[in-house]
Amino acid sequence: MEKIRNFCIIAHIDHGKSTLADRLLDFTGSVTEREKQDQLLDNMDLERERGITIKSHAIQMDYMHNGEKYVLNLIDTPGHVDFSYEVSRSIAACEGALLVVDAAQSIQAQTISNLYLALENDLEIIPVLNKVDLPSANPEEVTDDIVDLLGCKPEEVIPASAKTGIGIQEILTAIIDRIPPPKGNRDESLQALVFDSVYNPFRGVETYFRVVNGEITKGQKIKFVATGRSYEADEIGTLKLTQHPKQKISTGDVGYLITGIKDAREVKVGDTITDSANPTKNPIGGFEDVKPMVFAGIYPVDTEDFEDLRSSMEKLQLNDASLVFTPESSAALGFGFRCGFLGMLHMEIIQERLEREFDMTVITTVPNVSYHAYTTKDRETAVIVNNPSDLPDPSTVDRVEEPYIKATIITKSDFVGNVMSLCIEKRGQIVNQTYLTTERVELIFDMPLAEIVFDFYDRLKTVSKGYASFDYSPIGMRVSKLVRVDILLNAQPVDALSALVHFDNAHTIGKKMCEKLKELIPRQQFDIPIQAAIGSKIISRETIKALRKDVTAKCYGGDISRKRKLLEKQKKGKKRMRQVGNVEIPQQAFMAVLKLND
Ligand SMILES: Nc1nc2c(ncn2[C@@H]2O[C@H](COP(=O)(O)OP(=O)(O)OP(=O)(O)O)[C@@H](O)[C@H]2O)c(=O)[nH]1
Repeated sequence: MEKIRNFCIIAHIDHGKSTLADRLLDFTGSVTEREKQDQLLDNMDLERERGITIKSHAIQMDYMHNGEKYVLNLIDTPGHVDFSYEVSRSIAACEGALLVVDAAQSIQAQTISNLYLALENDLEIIPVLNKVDLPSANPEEVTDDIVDLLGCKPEEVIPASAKTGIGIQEILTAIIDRIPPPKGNRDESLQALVFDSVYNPFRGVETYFRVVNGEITKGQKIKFVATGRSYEADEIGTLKLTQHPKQKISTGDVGYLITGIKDAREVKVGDTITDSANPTKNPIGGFEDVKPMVFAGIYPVDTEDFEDLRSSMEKLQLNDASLVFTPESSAALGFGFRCGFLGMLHMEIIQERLEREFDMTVITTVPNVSYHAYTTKDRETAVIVNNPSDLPDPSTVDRVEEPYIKATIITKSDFVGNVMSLCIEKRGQIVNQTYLTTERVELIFDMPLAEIVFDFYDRLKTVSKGYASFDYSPIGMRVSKLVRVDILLNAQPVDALSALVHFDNAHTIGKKMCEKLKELIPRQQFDIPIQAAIGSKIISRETIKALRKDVTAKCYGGDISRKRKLLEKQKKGKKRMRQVGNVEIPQQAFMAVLKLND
């Protein structure tokens, strides 16, 4: 145990976490030339394409230091707020963290929020000043920023370049010297923390764990505390670039477990694994059931594909337990599913996976958060509203509550005014404003989560010219004045276009929705009135004028192949359209609310 070090790398997006991980693997000889691939740890296609780490993984390195062999377990953490619970569990499995800060960008919102998570778990922090090779690097200034933030000595900050290899040796030495070895008692009953799980279509769910006390042995009867289920440990082992099966994994070490579980939902991140016959009395703290934060309807473009969509979603759920869905039906779109996601990125990922892995073309409706409505009949029991159409009749509603978050934004002092106006427009209330340095300011707001789901990231980027970073954590439900804005096309309400919005913004949003839909819905052979309404009151109206010309008209009836091409093109354009009543609505229109300010 004295020779084990468990650590993670925490950083703001793009500060070089994955590159540093690769460099450490290289330096410790944990990868052969052949296995070398850029960003080794990101092994999902989608991850590599997007250049972000979505799921956390773990990898073990052997390293000789002063003539002794050390085992270094690097536990990777996801880099996006949607997955912050997974980050917190990965951090809980470590004794130390490399805090990577880009020498040109300095400290950003995620640097701080991840640092707080690490400090809550009493991790030893090793500050790493990365990208010192960049001409735009500002090593002295950024070192000062780090010293201010951590209260450490300037010489404790390690200058490094994950790209060129500067500082890698120093980082490895610091991991061994500064991070304490794991504590724990080998003789106690097994207690292991699940910090991740991965679905493997051939072997079932692979569970990644860190043994806190006791030992896990191959063949042992084990039990997951939160789910209460017992299994046999068919295979256990350590994770190098590939899996290395072992007979036993002891206190302090990290490994994987295969039990033949076929459904990702049976393994919950944060759960405790213990011995089935002699269970521990103290499950590891901090376990939570992850709750979806954002809901949207997913419908097949072709109504006949509903059953295919169901089976695709079920398969997706086997390997992504955080996806939840229930069947729903919409007057406009027919049968589909109301799906819950961890956040907007998660939603995009699911939509993309449905298309790539299952060849499904789907229509996604406006995402919304989960509201709690209380009726005058029962002021105590919340009606959970995951879909605008679930909102009870306004005349019976006592109050509606919506989820709030604490938003942390770090920006340059020049942009404080802009960022403040944006947050206030988004119904934020300022809680705190701190100057980290003369140039850089941290702003803290309480804000409705719903406002983040709508175009917030993009707007923030624009108003700050890219010099703002943002992070958030949920702080509970608060009463709010919400109404449902319905959209009528050709005097017919289209339920899939309804949105829940704050009363004060309802008129503006209704008006903008009508304008946006006018842009997005193609002209057809007849006039299409678009109306926004609250209850029976129309608050805005636009008209899409009838189309006068036929697309093929300009072909002079002559060139048949050109005509066919045009028709083909038109057909393709139709792919993601949905016929509602007699109006064809393209996919973008269903997401129009998200793009009102474009
Ligand atoms: N010049 C220079 N570039 C670097 C260095 N380290 C990383 N980069 C580059 O910075 C970019 C981001 O690096 P990543 O390692 O993907 O960053 P990350 O923090 O893992 O990003 P996420 O996975 O999205 O959180 C890449 O283009 C790297 O090539 C460095 O030391 N010097």
